[in-house]
Amino acid sequence: MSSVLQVKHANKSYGRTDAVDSLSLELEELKIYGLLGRNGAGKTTLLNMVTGGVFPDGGEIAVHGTLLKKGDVPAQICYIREKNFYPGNARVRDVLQMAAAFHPDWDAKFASKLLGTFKLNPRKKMRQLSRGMESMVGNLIGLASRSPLTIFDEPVLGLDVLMRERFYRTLLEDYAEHPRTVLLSTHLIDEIATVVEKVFIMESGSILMEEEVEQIRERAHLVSGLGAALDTFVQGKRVIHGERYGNAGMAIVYGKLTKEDHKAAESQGLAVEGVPLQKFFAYLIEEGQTDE
Ligand SMILES: Nc1ncnc2c1ncn2[C@@H]1O[C@H](COP(=O)(O)OP(=O)(O)OP(=O)(O)O)[C@@H](O)[C@H]1O
Repeated sequence: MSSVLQVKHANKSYGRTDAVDSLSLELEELKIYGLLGRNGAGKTTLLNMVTGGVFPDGGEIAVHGTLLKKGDVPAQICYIREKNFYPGNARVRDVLQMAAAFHPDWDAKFASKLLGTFKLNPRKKMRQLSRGMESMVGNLIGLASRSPLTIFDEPVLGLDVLMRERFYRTLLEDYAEHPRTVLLSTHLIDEIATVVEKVFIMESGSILMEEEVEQIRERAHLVSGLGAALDTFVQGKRVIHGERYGNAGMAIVYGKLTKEDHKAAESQGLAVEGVPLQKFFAYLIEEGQTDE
């Protein structure tokens, strides 16, 4: 698989804040990725760097193998920002026309179809739109651009559940027919868990974990029972988080559990369950912070 985007030890500081701190990541062709992190983790700074809006203080960024130089705006990327800067007086159809001019693979027929799917009135002015409708205009542009790399920053902001589902479903349907690389940046892992293959979890400017969603599901366990039995069980295992209540407790353990592990847990009266992804994500970030 060839690489669409390669970031090597990129840095960006604002005063004393290291917004992005020696961060490396690679996106391959034809995959859907998630970029997860809490507010202030550095996601937007990273996305601004890879799309040419902010130049890194150090490190390298390559798009389709070509190193980004200062001032370069890679044409093969469609970046849908969390806050867009469309002129308020422009109508939806004008904004789509502008987007068509920017994106060489723009599909006008598909864009027209999506106006209906996303219930957008092309004659409406941008400033007359609700926050959710504004997000949908951005999402429509991201999809119709058919860009080799499409980046959505918080694409479902302000959308109701139905519209969120409609966006993700449309994305998956279109991806099946026109595979390309997509990066979804959000702080809600559950929302994208069924859509993305792999996630990058970001905290304090760095990548805390890079993992296939399926692997996380298989490897994240919540083990609970008596404290003494728990202590023995977790020895030599990666414990993401632990809590004690009297002589009982729980631990979030990350890693493959063998048949023997399961037998040992059962014999000690320990319960082993899966962990909801959003919870795992929160625990992992907490651990990342205490490690600093
Ligand atoms: N232009 C700037 N000037 C000063 N500090 C900045 C600037 N841009 C970002 N920062 C700081 O860098 C850090 C990372 O911010 P960034 O916006 O990249 O995070 P984020 O993960 O996108 O957060 P959110 O989810 O809230 O958008 C924060 O501490 C932020 O305050």
